[in-house]
Amino acid sequence: MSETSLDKAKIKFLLLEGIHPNAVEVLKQAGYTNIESLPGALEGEALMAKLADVHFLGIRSRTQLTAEVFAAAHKLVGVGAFCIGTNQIDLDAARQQGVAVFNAPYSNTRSVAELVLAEAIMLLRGVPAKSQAAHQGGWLKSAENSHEIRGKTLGIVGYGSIGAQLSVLAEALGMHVIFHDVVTKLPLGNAQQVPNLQALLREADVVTLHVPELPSTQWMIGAAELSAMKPSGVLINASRGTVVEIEPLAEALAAGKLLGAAVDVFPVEPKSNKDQFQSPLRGIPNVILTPHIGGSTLEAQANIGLEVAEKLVKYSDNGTTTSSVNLPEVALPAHPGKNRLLHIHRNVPGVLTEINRVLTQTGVNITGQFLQTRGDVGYVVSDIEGGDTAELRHLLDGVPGTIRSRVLF
Ligand SMILES: NC(=O)c1ccc[n+]([C@@H]2O[C@H](COP(=O)([O-])OP(=O)(O)OC[C@H]3O[C@@H](n4cnc5c(N)ncnc54)[C@H](O)[C@@H]3O)[C@@H](O)[C@H]2O)c1
Ligand SMILES: O=C(O)CC[C@@H](O)C(=O)O
Repeated sequence: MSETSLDKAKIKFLLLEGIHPNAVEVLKQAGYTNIESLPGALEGEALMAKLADVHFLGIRSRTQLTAEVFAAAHKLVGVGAFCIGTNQIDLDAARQQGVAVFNAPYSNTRSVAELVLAEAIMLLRGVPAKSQAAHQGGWLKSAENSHEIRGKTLGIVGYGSIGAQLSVLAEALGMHVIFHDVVTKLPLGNAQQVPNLQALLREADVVTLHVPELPSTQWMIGAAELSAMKPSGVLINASRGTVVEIEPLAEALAAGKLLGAAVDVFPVEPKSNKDQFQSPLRGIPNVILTPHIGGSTLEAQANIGLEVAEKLVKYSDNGTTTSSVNLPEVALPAHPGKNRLLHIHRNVPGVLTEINRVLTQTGVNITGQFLQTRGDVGYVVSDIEGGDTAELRHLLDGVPGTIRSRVLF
């Protein structure tokens, strides 16, 4: 698939799931005007039909971008996940089709960490049940099962961006922090890495999960793990809904084997705010249920809108893939007055030689070139002068292993 950079007015951006207006501002300031922004997610046939003329797509966590969706999206060049998680995207299928995917790996970490800390305090004070009773005219004034978080042990599972930031905030409130991670991590402050999940579950008063959705994290908290926790302990999950088995959690809470839980993410989440939320956790006292809003603060969404839109603009304008989550990372300084050739191909021997043979054959002078590979895909950016662009495009289509190429400027 080969194409020359289009007039910016013809490059179509589709933003789904209520992405912050900052994104539209960034795109407009960069000269893009063909932008459609929708409040909800799309799925199945509706999504594929809508993508027919879309070059850049923005989504959050609801829109499922499967291999089938990518196969149908012939014009798609780039995807922006306006969030941290990219588990809703088949990254491999995107790479095989030469579609670059970007996300915002840090912009909402603080929002999640703040919510988790607030929930830990609320749960250890039994606030959800007391508040609910007061709303119904009750008055549960009691210190029973109510504790300060000062001096308590916070067990963080997954000591990445969110886990590490939470660790610092929790210590400032006087908590003792332990964590479990599959990677050996430099502990911040006085936090301590424990040898395994079981040790963390045994010791922690508050267990909070901050792992990505992976085959290895699927259902990592089930009946056995819950029974390893202290009966006075609480569980918080603001990571992904596939990390905790909900039925055993509901049973443990209902049977008083755990003091409480806060859950922000669920194995099945409503597709929109109009859909009904179903969960066995509904109605259980001392359980905080939130609609996947860990990262949903105006501050975080505003920052994410800027960050991801800027990444899409850089990729569209000059082919920069810095911090892409699925393509080789390439950033070549702008070469004013030159054409730029972007070539994504199978990572097999001889492709670069063949591209350069084509360039030489068309009388092109290469003024800058950078190749990077990632797994089975390679990406080379070449700044060129001279030659006929239309002929070049035609010849590049014939280079064995070509996935997609574009000529910019
Ligand atoms: N609720 C929300 O709105 C919300 C907002 C932001 C992020 N998230 C979720 O939180 C997750 C964590 O975000 P992050 O930015 O801290 O991610 P991150 O990639 O920075 O950190 C994840 C950590 O988990 C560790 N890990 C991976 N597998 C593990 C395992 N089996 N056991 C223990 N540790 C393991 C990794 O080594 C890493 O240190 C995201 O992937 C996303 O799914 C949710
Ligand atoms: O905004 C969203 O839909 C997802 C938020 C969060 O889960 C993330 O991955 O950043």
